[in-house]
Amino acid sequence: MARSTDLPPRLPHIPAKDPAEFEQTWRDAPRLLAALNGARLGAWYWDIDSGQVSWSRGAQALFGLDPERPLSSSVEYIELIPDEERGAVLRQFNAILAGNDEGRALRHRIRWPDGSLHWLEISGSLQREADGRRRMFGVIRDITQQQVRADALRASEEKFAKAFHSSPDAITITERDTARYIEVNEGFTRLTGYSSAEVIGRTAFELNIWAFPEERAVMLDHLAKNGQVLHMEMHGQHRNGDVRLVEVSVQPLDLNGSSCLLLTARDISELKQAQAQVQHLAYHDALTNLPNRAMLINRLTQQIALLKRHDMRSALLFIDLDHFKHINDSLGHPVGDAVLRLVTARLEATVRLEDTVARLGGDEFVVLLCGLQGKRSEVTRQVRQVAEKLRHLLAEPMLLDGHHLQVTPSIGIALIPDHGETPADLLKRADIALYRAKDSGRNAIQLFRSTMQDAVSARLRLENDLRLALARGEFELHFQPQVDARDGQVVGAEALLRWQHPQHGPQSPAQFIQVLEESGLIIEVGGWVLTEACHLCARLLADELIDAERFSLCVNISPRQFRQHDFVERVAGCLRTSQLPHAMLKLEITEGIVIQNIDDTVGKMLRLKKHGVSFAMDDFGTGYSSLTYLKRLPVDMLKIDQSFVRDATSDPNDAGIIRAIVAMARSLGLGLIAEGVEQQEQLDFLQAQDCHLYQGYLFSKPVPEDAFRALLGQHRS
Ligand SMILES: Nc1nc2c(ncn2[C@@H]2O[C@H](COP(=O)(O)O[C@H]3[C@@H](O)[C@H](n4cnc5c(=O)[nH]c(N)nc54)O[C@@H]3COP(=O)(O)O)[C@@H](O)[C@H]2O)c(=O)[nH]1
Repeated sequence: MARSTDLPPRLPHIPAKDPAEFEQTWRDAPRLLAALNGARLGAWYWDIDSGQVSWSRGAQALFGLDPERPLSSSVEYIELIPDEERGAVLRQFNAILAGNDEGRALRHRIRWPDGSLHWLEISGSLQREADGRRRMFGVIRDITQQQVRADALRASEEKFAKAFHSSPDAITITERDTARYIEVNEGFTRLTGYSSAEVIGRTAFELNIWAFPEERAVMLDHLAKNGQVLHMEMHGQHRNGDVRLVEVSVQPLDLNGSSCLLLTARDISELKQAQAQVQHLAYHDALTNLPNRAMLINRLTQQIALLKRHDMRSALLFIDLDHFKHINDSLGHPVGDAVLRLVTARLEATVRLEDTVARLGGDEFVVLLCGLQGKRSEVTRQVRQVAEKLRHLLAEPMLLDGHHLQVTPSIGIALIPDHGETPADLLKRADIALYRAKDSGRNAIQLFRSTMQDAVSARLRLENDLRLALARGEFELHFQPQVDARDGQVVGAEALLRWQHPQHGPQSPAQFIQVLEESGLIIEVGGWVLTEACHLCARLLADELIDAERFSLCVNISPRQFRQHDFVERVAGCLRTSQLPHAMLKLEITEGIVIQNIDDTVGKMLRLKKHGVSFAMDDFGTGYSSLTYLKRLPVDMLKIDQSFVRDATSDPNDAGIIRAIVAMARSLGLGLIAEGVEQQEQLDFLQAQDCHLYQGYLFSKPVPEDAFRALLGQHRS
């Protein structure tokens, strides 16, 4: 509560009359007083010269006081006013007394005894009596409710103004009838380039705010029908002519009795662009910008439905680049990417606009040829013709980043609807045909045939059986001796994997090892071979059947096995657990391993050589046999492939190749062994070339452990 000392001297402590006395003062107008009380209005009276004040019972009620216990003085009344307003109220009273503010109603709050605040409006009129005395009569009313409503309205107007001006969107208020702008915000200025001063009083039409006026007509029509417009896409135009896509919402608005429109426009050009980009990325390959698998499947689905209605055919060409991985591995991914882009350009240039060229990933492309008419034989001829054209074009030499390259494709074809009625079936069958094209030597074209499906199913069964074989202990190792022809001593053995199928009997290693390699199972099975071979060799050594100084255990290592990141550690682990002297282990690797990543290959070989392991280059002469990489490789021995040995005595070419390999090994200081030696004449020829180590049926076929032990026993005695 304020202390009375805070009060200005113009309102001294003047005792109030009690309400009964007050009623007396109003004795001439009892009805009026009753009416005022009934209307919940208080009345007051102030004899300015005597300072006497009094309030009616109704006024007492408005102060929240008991009518029977009136305020005792003007000071008590003033103290009902909250501290922060009191000064202003007193100044107004003083102004009235000074005659400056006569007749003006005074508004302030008072605090009731329960602490609640109430707005009062105090009005009155100054009367001068004939004797010169000044008196004021007036009424008091509670205006709390109006005031709360006014406050709420003001707050809401403030909020609206704040939202209007600070919104990042363009907001305008226009007269509904004339379409003239009444108010625009800064968002509007940003979007259109027009300032508020330039547009107020003018119309969107005059300023060409809408790039397509017909869109505005549609928007107004929608507004008339639905009473509002929500999120309508329209094209707004900047004063410099730039067109932006905006999302428009319109609400009718009553402004001081005049009918207006409140329009909000949000610039969604960038959002739309981003959405379009996301959509594009979902359906296109990032490297080539070609449709991806999802888009291809959409188009295939449409195409299948279309073909059902019209008597036409389409064709799916599944294209895979032969040995593309070698380009990536040897020349790096940027060159690989450039090849894929060039292939894309060549494919797109060959097919018609209505056809689809898609990339499924890696080096796999698909061409969907549409609208092929005629009998099946005629369509097949047309498709083969296109495939042949593609094959030729893709095989054209490329000059990329200083590299002369040639990439040949293998192509598998499925006819639609002949070879399937769903995208999945068609893709699978074109893939089966592609697989066959690759199998037949690559750079080839194959049309799907139902018999191919049988081959694929058989292969799947084989893969399944191989998965079970290891767990069921169906694998076995055979050993083929390696001999020094000069003294007939067994100087080593090659461990060779054998598989006895529970139903179909012995299986061809050449076939099932390829399936192990392709399916990745070779990692597990190859690990088993290495472990078994090392343990067996250690046992032979313990049984003194072999001599650690003069015996090598040769184990074939497949490319996939060699590429394992922890291959070196696995080999070292095997040697440790078997306790085989490290120098007895010789790993046979092929050129396929080297070509994939020569740096990694050399790195791993050097680490293994540090463990004492040696290397033989298997099938030498059948691959690249490049002197350049051979010089870099830490191999110890070359193994002349059996295909040269077979006809060495009858074919001068093979004989010439063997001579060249012998010369190469000698100049590089490498050991040499020939495989597949079946006849004495072949061995004589090899020995004449100074190649004395050999392996082949002439000495022994690969044999199981027991037979190998017996063979070693015979040759030791
Ligand atoms: N990664 C692994 N590859 C392995 C493993 N075991 C075998 N293989 C490879 O499978 C291919 C076929 O092997 P296989 O049928 O065992 O044939 C070998 C010999 O039996 C055969 N050979 C040996 N001497 C003669 C002969 O005088 N005549 C004749 N017609 N064939 C003969 O040669 C094959 C040995 O070849 P190589 O390995 O190149 O020295 C074959 O590529 C095996 O490498 C394995 O565990 N892991």
